[in-house]
Amino acid sequence: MQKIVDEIVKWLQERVEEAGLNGLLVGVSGGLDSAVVAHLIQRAFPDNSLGVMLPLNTKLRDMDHANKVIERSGINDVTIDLTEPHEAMYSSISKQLKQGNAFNEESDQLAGANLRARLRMSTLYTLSAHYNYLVVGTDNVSEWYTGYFTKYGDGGVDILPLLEFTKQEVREMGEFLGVHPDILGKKPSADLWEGQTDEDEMGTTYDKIDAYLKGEEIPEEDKKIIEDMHKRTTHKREPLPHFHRS
Ligand SMILES: Nc1ncnc2c1ncn2[C@@H]1O[C@H](COP(=O)(O)OP(=O)(O)OC[C@H]2O[C@@H]([n+]3cccc(C(=O)O)c3)[C@H](O)[C@@H]2O)[C@@H](O)[C@H]1O
Ligand SMILES: Nc1ncnc2c1ncn2[C@@H]1O[C@H](COP(=O)(O)OP(=O)(O)OP(=O)(O)O)[C@@H](O)[C@H]1O
Ligand SMILES: [Mg+2]
Repeated sequence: MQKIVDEIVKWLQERVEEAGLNGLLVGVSGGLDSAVVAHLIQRAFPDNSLGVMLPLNTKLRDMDHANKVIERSGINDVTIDLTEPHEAMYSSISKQLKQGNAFNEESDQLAGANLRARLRMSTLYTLSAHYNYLVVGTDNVSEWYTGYFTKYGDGGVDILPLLEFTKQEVREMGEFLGVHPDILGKKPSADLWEGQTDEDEMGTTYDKIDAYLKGEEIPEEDKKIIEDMHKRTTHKREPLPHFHRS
C-alpha cells in the first residue's frame, strides 16, 4: 500500500506542476472517499491543500466525521454552509416555473438533490480560482462504471486519483492512511436526501459491483442492475456529443 500511496502522491504533485498552479482542494463530506483524498492531497502539498466542508442541512454526525478527517489528515480547512443558497435557488426556480409546473417535493427530489451536488461544484471552483488550486474528485471505479454521480456536480472536477480503485481498495487505502474507524465502517451515502444510502438507491451493493468489475460471478439480478446503470450513464463518461459539419 505504501508504494501505491507514494505513486498517487507523486502523480498529484505532477498534475499541479503541469498545470502551473499552487496546490489542491477537495470537498470533505465525512464519507470515506473524500477522507482518503484529503489524506492524499495533504501528503502531496502539506501547506497548499484544502479540505472544504460544504454542509447543506448536513447531520451533526457527518460534520463530526468531516472534522475528524480534517484533524487526522492535518489538512487546512474551510467551511461554507450552502443550506441557504440551495434553498434560495431551488425555491426561486420552482416559483418562476409556469404555474402548475412548480417543483413537487417528491417527484423533484432528484432535481433538488443534483442541485446540491452542482452548488458544491460551483463553490469548489470559486475557491479553486481564489487559491489557484486544482479541484480533486473522489470517484472510484465502482461509482464511475455505474455512473453513480451527478454530471457536472461531484463529477465536475479536474483530476481523479481514485478512479482505478474499487470501493474495497479505497477502504484498504483509508485504513493504511489512518482514516477514523467510524468512517471506514459507515454506509456510503451521497447525503442528497434524508436517509439516502448508495446501496439502497442502486439496489445492489459495492461488494457485488467490485466483484463484477473483477470478472467474478454475481447474481443475475445484480448483474442486470449494474449493466443497466452503466448503459444509462454512458453519456457521463464520454466526450460531449457534437454536430459534425458535412
Ligand atoms: N443520453 C444522454 N445523453 C446526454 N445527456 C443525457 C442523456 N441522458 C440524460 N442526460 C443528461 O443527464 C442528466 C441526468 O444525469 P445527472 O444529472 O447526473 O442525474 P442522474 O444520473 O439522474 O442522478 C444522479 C445519480 O447519482 C447519485 N449521486 C449523485 C451525487 C453524488 C453521489 C454520491 O455517491 O455521493 C451520488 C444520485 O443519488 C443519483 O442516483 C439529465 O438531466 C440530462 O441533462
Ligand atoms: N457535505 C459535503 N461537504 C463537502 N463536500 C461534499 C459534501 N457532500 C459531498 N461532498 C463531495 O461530493 C463527493 C461525492 O460524495 P460521495 O458520497 O460519493 O463520497 P464520500 O462521501 O466521500 O464517500 P462515501 O461514498 O463513502 O459516502 C464527496 O467525496 C465530496 O467531495
Ligand atoms: Mg458520501
